[in-house]
Amino acid sequence: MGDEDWEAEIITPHLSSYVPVLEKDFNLCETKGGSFNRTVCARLHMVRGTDGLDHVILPRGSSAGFNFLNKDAGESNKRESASTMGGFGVGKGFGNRGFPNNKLEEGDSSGFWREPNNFGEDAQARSRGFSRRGGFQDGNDSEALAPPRRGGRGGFRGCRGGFGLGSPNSECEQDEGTPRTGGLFGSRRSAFSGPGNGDIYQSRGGSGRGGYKGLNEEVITGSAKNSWKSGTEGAESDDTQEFQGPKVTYVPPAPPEDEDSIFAHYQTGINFDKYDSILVEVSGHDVPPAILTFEEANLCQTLNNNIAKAGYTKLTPVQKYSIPIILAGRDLMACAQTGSGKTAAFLLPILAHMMRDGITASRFRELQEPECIIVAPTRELINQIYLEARKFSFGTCVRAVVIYGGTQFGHSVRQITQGCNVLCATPGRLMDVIGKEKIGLRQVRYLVLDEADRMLDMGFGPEMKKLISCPGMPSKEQRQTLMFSATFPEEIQRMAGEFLKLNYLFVAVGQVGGACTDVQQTVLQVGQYSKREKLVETLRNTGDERAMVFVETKKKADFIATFLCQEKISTTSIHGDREQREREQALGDFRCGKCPVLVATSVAARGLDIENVQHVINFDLPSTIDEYVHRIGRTGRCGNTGRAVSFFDPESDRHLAQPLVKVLSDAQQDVPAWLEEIAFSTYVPGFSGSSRESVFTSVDTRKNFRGKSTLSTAGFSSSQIPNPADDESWD
Ligand SMILES: Nc1ncnc2c1ncn2[C@@H]1O[C@H](COP(=O)(O)OP(=O)(O)OP(=O)(O)O)[C@@H](O)[C@H]1O
Repeated sequence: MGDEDWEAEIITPHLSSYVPVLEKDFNLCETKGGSFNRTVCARLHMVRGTDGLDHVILPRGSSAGFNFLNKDAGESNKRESASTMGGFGVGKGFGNRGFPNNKLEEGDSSGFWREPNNFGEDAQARSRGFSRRGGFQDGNDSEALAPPRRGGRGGFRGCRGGFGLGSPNSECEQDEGTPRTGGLFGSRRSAFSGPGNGDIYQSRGGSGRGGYKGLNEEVITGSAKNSWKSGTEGAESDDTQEFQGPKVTYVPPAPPEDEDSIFAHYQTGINFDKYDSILVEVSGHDVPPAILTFEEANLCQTLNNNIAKAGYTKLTPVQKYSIPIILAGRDLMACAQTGSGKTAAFLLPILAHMMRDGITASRFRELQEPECIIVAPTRELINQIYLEARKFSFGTCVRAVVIYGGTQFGHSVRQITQGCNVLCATPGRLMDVIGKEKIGLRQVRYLVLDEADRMLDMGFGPEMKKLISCPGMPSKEQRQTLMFSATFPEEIQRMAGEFLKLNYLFVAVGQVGGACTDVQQTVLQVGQYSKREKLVETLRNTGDERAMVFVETKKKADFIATFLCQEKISTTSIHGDREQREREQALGDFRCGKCPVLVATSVAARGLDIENVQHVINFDLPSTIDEYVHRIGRTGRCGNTGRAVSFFDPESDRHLAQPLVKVLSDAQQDVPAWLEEIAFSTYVPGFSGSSRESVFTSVDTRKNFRGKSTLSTAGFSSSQIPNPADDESWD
């Protein structure tokens, strides 16, 4: 495979659905030279991937309109290419099959559950042939039953609107990883425009995407004027009808109800016991003593049964410290390495409290008032948290509910109205249901921000601030606020003070922001044009073992996944431009091993807990070291070992050299000499190369702020910082 292969562009394969032959002439809308209306005739070559789907290869020299990775394309071409992506003029017509309902959706397999997926004939039959887009794998052709959401990707697709932070050309080029700039062709919404009717396809109508969208996925749909109200009262209603997208109809399948599926889990790994030797720091006042066993937590019998059925026999360090802290009613910011059990660390004590307080089963009501709200940045992650909540609350009267974007709003409402004690939600959908007065906040006793640094950064932070100032939301003194992540940049810690009581405790397990030591990290110097070759070589070596391949943009995810299919490597992809159904299907195919390779953007970087992911490959390194830590944390979980290989392109990744050297050495990994040299040559004192001030905060920032360093780091010891009551200046 040589450089020349770059010139054979792989078209987003949705078109394959409509081209039953392997070679066919098409009229292409050519964008070269900035014109949208010239057409040229080009010969498209169809290839059949290992997924059984056909993919379109555009021969060399063909329309630049498809050259989304064309290294020669000029900026204007790039923009136009993106905006006309898939620009065969197929538009809506190809996107829909116009079935009146979406009944078939109900039975679709989902990517969330651990039980083996049912890829029966029927499902396969549906998944072949008419996948609307994105199509290396995708399934589920009930997609085609849904109304179009993008005005058809084949048609004119405008750029994204949003929060004007990107570079002038970024919006059409960049995907996750960069806040959106204003849309070139008229965004559907302005920044923080109204969350609107959750049924409306959020910002993804034919004219592109508006609203602020953060690094990962959930579209922020905050309302204008800082209103917490959504729907018709928000700026959403200001959208002109022509830009109103069709309704989102996807109804995710219900997870299996049988006990075996609910408690399905994977084995802890050989290094699980090594967790005991990790140093833990707890800072703050009156720290409750850590517990060493589940018994010491004094949980109720049902919870203990559920813990046993989940296969938990021993606490992880973050659980040893966090459980008693939460049981004592304290606010908490906890930072522990990826895959070390943070989810149970907050769920178990919350559920224990609820049981202790004699929570009553919530009944059908139009307005539900949950006692606990858990938010997380991505749909797949929040669903995973929900499944954990459902597992641990099994046999109790606590009802957990999950709601997230990309699904039918009515479905979310139906889930809620049946009763809701623990609400697991992505921020956009949460604000929608609050705005629609389906959720009241008066009873909230626990507010959990998982991936808290992400939830408080500039992507989601404003939304979270709105949440805590919503009418009815108990003040921080009246609720318990809990924040968990594997990374906690300093500035985010400071911001978190607004959410937490003054005397919150800070738990740091190991090095804050450090990589999981069970992941063997390798960094290879690979130039941009050699990456594909290296990827294939790497994946040939990994064989059938599961691998996640991270790339920086959504388009590249499509491109690389299609390319791998051509190489006969069974691959699927997940990214924010895929419909929710497709995302879930992709995750399901990956989980069950049907597609052992998942190409992903940062949407899959955080939190996802997938069994047997042995490899993470950073085809593109992320822009920040924190993101790197989260990405490689998809492997080496819960005491299991894993491997991460990163392609370091000296042209574009120099800024990461310094923090990467630190992450590698802190995790006792080999640091290549060439990387050290680059790090040295780019060394800037006090500059980490990431978006934050220093590579690691390593401590509770309250201490830094005071200019005192009082933490001790020794096993079970906890340390003290001056009582906030004595000196409130830090908050
Ligand atoms: N005490 C325990 N015993 C056995 N397995 C556990 C225990 N605690 C958690 N696990 C399992 O370990 C896996 C990782 O847990 P979890 O997803 O909560 O990690 P995390 O710390 O939140 O990771 P991330 O930072 O990536 O979000 C899950 O499969 C979970 O069920």
